[in-house]
Amino acid sequence: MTEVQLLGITISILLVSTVLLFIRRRRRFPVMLLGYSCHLPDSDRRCTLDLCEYLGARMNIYDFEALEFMRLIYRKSGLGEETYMPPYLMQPVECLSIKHPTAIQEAKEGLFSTVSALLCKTDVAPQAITHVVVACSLFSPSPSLSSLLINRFGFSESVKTYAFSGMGCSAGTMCVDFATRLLRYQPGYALIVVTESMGVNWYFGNNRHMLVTNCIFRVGSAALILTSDPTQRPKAKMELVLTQRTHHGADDSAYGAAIQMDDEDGMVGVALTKDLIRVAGTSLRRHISTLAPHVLPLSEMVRYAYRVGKSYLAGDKKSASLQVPDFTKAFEHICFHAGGKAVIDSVGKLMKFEHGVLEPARMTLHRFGNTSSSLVFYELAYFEAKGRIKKGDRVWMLAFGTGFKACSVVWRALKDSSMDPDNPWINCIHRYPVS
Ligand SMILES: CC(C)(COP(=O)(O)OP(=O)(O)OC[C@H]1O[C@@H](n2cnc3c(N)ncnc32)[C@H](O)[C@@H]1OP(=O)(O)O)[C@@H](O)C(=O)NCCC(=O)NCCSC(=O)CC(=O)O
Repeated sequence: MTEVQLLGITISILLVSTVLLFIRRRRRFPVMLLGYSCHLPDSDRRCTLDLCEYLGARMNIYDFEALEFMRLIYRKSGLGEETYMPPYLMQPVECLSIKHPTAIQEAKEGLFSTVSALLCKTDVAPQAITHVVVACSLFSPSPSLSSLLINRFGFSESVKTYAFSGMGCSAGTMCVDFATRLLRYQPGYALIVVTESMGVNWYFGNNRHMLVTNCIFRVGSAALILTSDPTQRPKAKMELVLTQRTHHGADDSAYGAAIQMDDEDGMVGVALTKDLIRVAGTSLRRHISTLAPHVLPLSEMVRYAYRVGKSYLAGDKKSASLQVPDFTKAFEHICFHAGGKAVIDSVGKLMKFEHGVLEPARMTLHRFGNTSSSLVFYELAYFEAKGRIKKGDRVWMLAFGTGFKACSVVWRALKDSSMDPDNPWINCIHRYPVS
């Protein structure tokens, strides 16, 4: 063989392997939801509204107006009699200065119970997990919550971990978007765990915006495993269709709509402004305008364009701007972030949804309160507990988060849903929906 021939063969081999490597790198693997688990705290953490009120009153730190205000909000909140309070608040009042250990305890309870149940029911060995993604907005200890999981479950040394904080209630859907980017080009298993730390962030002042937070947020966590391993397809519940994120924080009012800050007396809390409802509406309009072309059938796009055009031609610009496409034409089921009764009401109105569309959001708020980033998974569990999801159905998860952000995740069911043994609604679904 001549030198020229040898060089030719070498170059050809190099070229072919580069092309193969490129194809392999660019190959997009479908990402699937193998399973998920939502935390159901022990029954001794369950709180009636009266008990919630009492836990605040016994601290002897709130003035009369603040206590009356909290009573009013509890009654109007849409929360029921069975939400869960954090261990910090359930301990004797003289122990309230002990914060960090109870925050760790709260985190461990949510994280360990959901991850144990999930690994067990999906039959995934801890060693198979390639990525661990944890999000908790208001508690970011060191070592991180993802390290806490590694330490407890012994994932492999090559596992890549990520711990997010400050991402607000959209962190659950955001983590799905993030993990999908990790899994798309390389088969793997991402464990996502989302939680919130209620106890250590309890607000002890009299500022109404911060008291609203105390009244509506409750304990909850969710863990899920996403995989891009094609062999897992027969076991997977749903396939991810798309994710879509929008950030509206360039606008000052959107940035400050829900924000952690000091009150006038230096007490730290998360203030929920009354403007949040308007901000959520504006952000939602922008968000769905980016989502619509990817999900709506052409017929609905045409119908929408026709309605807008008709209003313009009639000289009614306001009516034109209030038109929204019918998203129920794109999705059979909607898990909308149940951030508060007023948020659900205003979204329902803006999207022109019939009452039943947001039933899972209202019922989840009633049963579990605002559990922050895990809420949409409790809603998914509601659909499953009711056996409503059928193979081929499309599910839309939409969550808002501080910042102000909106994040959508769209799934397609790979099988009919059924109630898992650890479904958090298992003991109460027969009582829902409540009016
Ligand atoms: C707080 C509510 C349950 C109150 O119910 P209603 O609206 O039916 O009651 P209402 O209008 O009569 O209000 C009762 C009293 O509360 C006051 N009030 C209402 N909202 C307030 C707020 N944000 N700050 C301070 N005060 C508030 C009203 O002025 C009124 O006081 P007065 O009687 O003196 O006039 C509701 O407004 C609600 O769900 N709000 C949305 C909560 C929210 O922001 N959720 C998003 C969380 S953030 C999130 O989920 C994302 C994230 O964290 O990342």
